[in-house]
Amino acid sequence: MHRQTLSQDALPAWAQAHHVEFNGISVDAIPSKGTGLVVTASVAEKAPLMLVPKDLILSLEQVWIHAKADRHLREVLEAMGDYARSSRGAILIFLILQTTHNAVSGEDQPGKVGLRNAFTSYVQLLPSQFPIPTFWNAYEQSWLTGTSLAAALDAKLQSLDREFSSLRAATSMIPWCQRTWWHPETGNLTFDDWKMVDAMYRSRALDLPGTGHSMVPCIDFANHASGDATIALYETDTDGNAVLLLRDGQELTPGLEITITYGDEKGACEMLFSYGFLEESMAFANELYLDLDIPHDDPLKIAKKHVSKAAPGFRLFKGDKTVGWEGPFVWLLCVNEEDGLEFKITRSNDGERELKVFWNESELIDVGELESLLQRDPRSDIFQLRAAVVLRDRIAQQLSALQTNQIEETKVPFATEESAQRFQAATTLRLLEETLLLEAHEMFVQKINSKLSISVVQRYLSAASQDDEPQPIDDFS
Ligand SMILES: C[S@@+](CC[C@H](N)C(=O)[O-])C[C@H]1O[C@@H](n2cnc3c(N)ncnc32)[C@H](O)[C@@H]1O
Repeated sequence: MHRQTLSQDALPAWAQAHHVEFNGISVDAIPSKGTGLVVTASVAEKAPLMLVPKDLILSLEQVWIHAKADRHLREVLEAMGDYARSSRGAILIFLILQTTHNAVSGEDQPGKVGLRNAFTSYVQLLPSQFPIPTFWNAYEQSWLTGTSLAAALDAKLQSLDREFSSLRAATSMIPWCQRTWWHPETGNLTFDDWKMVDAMYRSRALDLPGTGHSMVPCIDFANHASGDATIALYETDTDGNAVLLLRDGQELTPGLEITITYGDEKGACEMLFSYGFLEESMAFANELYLDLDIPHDDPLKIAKKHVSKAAPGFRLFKGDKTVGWEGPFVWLLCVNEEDGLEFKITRSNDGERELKVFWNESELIDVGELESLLQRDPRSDIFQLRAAVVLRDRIAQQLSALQTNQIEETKVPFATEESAQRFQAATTLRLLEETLLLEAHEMFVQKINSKLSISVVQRYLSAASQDDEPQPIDDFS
């Protein structure tokens, strides 16, 4: 679908027409960041730098309000069921309707889709390109091999594909959707259009206090800066409008860029994934998620997978001084039948078969409780040793993937300036993740050594070594 864009020079007129108040700031081009907000004049103390009327805040609720009057929007929302009851789902559908309205408004088109509203032209004012990795070409995506972003990107592309297929399946019986989106001759909605609305949402949505995940026009032109460099914050005023406020301790000087934070705690992977850039000042990866699988020789593999509600993996993060980790799934990998883990199939009152989990013969209603039960168990050191071995091995595997897939700048110039920036971002991500992984690896090696010196662990190991089939020290899992 041809996405019609407008020059961002038209943004001030759009803002004025929709009663967005700019107070001493305006939009301007910012080198290597696209457009941003810049101080142009002095501002009365404590006055908001920007005020966006509440009916311009695009939230789940606002989408459904639009749907009351807009039949086309309503039909798609209803066809998509629960998906359209989440902020992201409803907003993506709303954005694709705006894009469709713009694309089929030409004279040769058979009929308009949706009702025009403030957002119909707003989406045309958004950038024509998004730097996030779902839009990188295959060569650029290969620079991420070995980073945690490679798996995240793969999973994202697959889930976008599934969403696009369910949009097709749910709406192909709606006559205008069939004609405008799906028909081999007259329809022209593509997977790229779906990626585009996902990119608009992901790189521009805010978690607005009191409203939740939403898109706030004009405030979404604020670029990111973390820590003390953050100049402003967004809030909801007592009337429900979104406001941009100067942070305490910051001063306004003409030419200063007004930045907000997209989340100082976000890891390098998430920043590049959601926003397509890494701040130059980023010295740590902050956090990193690695997936885990239950080994094939685990006799309880299928049952464990079935009952686990936790994501199959773990998160490493940089604490104050050391590296921390969390991941309830890891504990399921560390115990088996001989430790006291048991699965039983029972029948509920309505005759349904249910798989139940037991630890030391007591039912575990929530498998997430396993972690605290293992901490309190007299064999806690053994379980912690097993967890440390699992984590150390997975980290070693990731480090090896990162180090054996080094990327090198070629002599051939980059095809575009954007591609050169992507290479730089991928290189920085690799370095930051390698540093965190090396530190985490060292930490788990030390933890394993310290657990091996504990008497209960030594007794366990010597008992294990007297078994018919002794286990190698590291192979507890
Ligand atoms: C919410 S939008 C901000 C407005 C955006 N610059 C524009 O032109 O529309 C987020 C996008 O701005 C860019 N951006 C924000 N902060 C940045 C920064 N510190 N460095 C580089 N790019 C940044 C990234 O492309 C990001 O995906």
